Amino acid sequence: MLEAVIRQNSDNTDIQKHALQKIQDELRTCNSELHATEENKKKLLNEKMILEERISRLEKKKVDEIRTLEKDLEQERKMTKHRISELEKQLAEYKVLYKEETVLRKRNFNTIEDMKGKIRVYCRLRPLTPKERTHKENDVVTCVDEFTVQHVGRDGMIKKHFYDRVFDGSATQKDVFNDTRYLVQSTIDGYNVWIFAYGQTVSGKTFTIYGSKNDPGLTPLATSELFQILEKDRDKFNFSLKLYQNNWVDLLLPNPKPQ
Ligand SMILES: Nc1ncnc2c1ncn2[C@@H]1O[C@H](COP(=O)(O)OP(=O)(O)OP(=O)(O)O)[C@@H](O)[C@H]1O
Repeated sequence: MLEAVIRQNSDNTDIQKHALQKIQDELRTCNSELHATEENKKKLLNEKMILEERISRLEKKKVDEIRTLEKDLEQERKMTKHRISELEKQLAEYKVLYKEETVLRKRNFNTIEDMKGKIRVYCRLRPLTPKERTHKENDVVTCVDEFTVQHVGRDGMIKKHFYDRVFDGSATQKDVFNDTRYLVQSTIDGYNVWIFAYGQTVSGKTFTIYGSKNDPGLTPLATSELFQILEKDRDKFNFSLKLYQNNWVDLLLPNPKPQ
């Protein structure tokens, strides 16, 4: 009986020894895992420190770069401001010079116009109309040069006529207008200018003075020039017009009436 108890105790001790061995093994494994984890943690902490240092270095660099950029921009802004004020000064000087030059140009132009004479006679030869060409008609008046036309008289002799300017059949509406366009400026400067066309029927008076929608003549071209000049000098001029039943009404007059 005692022997059995002793055997039994010895068996239990073996089992406990075995269990203890197992627990010790597990503890060793846990210890080595803990060690590895701690090593890893140290490594990660080290990396974190390196990254934080890098971030702080980059942030410092960024702040330095922003400061440099701000400095450069401020300098640039100062330089641009200085340049603008210089250019504004220059512009003001040019404006004064331009004004003086414009007055001089106008005065010279009006003097030249006066020298040319108060009355100027231009001659415009129109080309044959399609109907005249169909009837095989001929030009009886020919253009000799910019100032002369000629035709054969009843006595068979060539007769020449002289003008301030002659436009032949190839002259466009713009060519004719270009020679008179500066008179528009004269009207604005206070000179009275009157242009009229004289000639036999179907000689081209209406064509020259009014023209057509696609080929405007002196009146529409001069009107457009007039408004362009007024627009250019709009700080000097003010007008308000209305067209009432084919008559202009100057709305700036005290009692506006159709004219
Ligand atoms: N320089 C030109 N180039 C081309 N065609 C022209 C020119 N001048 C006039 N004509 C044409 O000749 C024709 C007669 O012109 P317009 O009607 O202007 O003559 P007019 O002198 O006004 O005549 P009327 O005195 O009978 O009114 C029109 O068909 C017009 O288009």
